[in-house]
Amino acid sequence: MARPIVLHLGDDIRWNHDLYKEFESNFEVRRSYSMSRAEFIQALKNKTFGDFYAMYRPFWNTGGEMGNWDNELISLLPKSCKIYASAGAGFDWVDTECLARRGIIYCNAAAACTESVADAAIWLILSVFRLFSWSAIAARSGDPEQFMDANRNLAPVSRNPNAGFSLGIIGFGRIGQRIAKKAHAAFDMRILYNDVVQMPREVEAPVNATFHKDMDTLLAEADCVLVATPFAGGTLLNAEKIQKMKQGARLVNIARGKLVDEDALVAALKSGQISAAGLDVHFNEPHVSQELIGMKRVEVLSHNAGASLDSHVGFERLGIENILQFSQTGKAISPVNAHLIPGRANL
Ligand SMILES: O=C(O)C(=O)CO
Repeated sequence: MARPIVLHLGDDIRWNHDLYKEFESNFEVRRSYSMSRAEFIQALKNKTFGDFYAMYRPFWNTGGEMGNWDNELISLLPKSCKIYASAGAGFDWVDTECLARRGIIYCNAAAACTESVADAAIWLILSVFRLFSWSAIAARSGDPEQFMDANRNLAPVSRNPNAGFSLGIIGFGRIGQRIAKKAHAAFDMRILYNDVVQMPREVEAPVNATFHKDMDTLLAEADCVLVATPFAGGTLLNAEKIQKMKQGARLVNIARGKLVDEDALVAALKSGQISAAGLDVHFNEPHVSQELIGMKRVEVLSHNAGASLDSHVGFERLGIENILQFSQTGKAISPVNAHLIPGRANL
């Protein structure tokens, strides 16, 4: 009997070779490698890959050259396509509702990069409290004046993150919870969180987390606000919301740059409303705001929070496992839109 076809987008896998062999024995794997949008659209129109059952994208740096997965692309997918399993936690580049309308489950791979992202968040939390980027920039400048400036002036504005400070996490999913656990264990910080629903006691209790149904009350109380929520198409922290933050609070963003209005952030840093910011992600990547780069109290990374070998090995694995399990049981491991597909919601 013919095996169902899987379209593998992007580069060859690099680590999970035995699992990939099992994958190939279950499916006929066809490859698109790294096609431009125009090439990919043409290939879909020509049915170059046949009537594929699944799409597998093991890396976030390749296989996404066709750009955003919007209705233009999704409407060209064959009716046989039932699941798309991709690397990465964020899925702002794919219209998962549109996929759901076509009966296609989208699976992300947040579980594979949770640890890396949470570790990066700890780096950024430490950074906004202790202002190490000021120190690092001064030391790297090789300029004795800058060195002495940091050496003399940083201490009075640098604080130990500890039980006297609260960390307000917006978005208490897998990654937000892991950050809470690490920050609570490492620094004993008080954990506040905001999400659409309150978490069960067994999630809250180990980190002594306090639920804020209203984001504004969290903003008013948190000494450090940390954004860990998916991008849903709109700005989460605009000028009005930033004004609601506690005077001198810190801001960390490990989610998506477009969740924070960067002009408003710059203004708040200038006025002292926000005392420091730690940003893995940026509004207009790969461009980083020149104003933010120039601020000593701002730590910036190149969207590397989830970037580790561990995450990448996990991305490869989880994508394959999602497709294998879904084909065998009808239940994927990490679907994000199953609740929107009739008949799949409670599987
Ligand atoms: O996986 C993602 O989408 C990330 O941005 C991790 O940093």
